Amino acid sequence: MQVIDTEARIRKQIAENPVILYMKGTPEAPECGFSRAAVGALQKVGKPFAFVNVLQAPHIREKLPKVSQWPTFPQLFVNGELVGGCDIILGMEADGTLQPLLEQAGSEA
Ligand SMILES: N[C@@H](CCC(=O)N[C@@H](CS)C(=O)NCC(=O)O)C(=O)O
Ligand code: FES
Repeated sequence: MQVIDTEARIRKQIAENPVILYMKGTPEAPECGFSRAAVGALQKVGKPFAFVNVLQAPHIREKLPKVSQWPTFPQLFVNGELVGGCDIILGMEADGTLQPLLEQAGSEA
């Protein structure tokens, strides 16, 4: 029961938020360096993003890796699709692909 509810909750969050970061802590107070680095890259772009603090959501922390097939946090989703974790986010920041991805998020085109 809980498993189904949690998966449905995750899918709803991902569907309803064009940019959503599953992280440890909050953007204001990250509780892990990987999450802090991911937040920093997103904030530099400046596009608003939703977040879920998985340290406050143990069922999501347990279930999301099975849903997304990605084992760790942070996890960034854009337009309903997994982008990746900290390494991928920082790589995209470095090669200039993060900004355009985030800027088109939520717009049909
Ligand atoms: N190389 C990873 C680093 C992230 C990572 O290793 N996260 C670990 C430690 S914060 C994690 O989420 N472990 C599973 C867990 O804590 O639930 C990335 O690119 O995101
Ligand atoms: S909480 Fe220890 S590495 Fe992220």
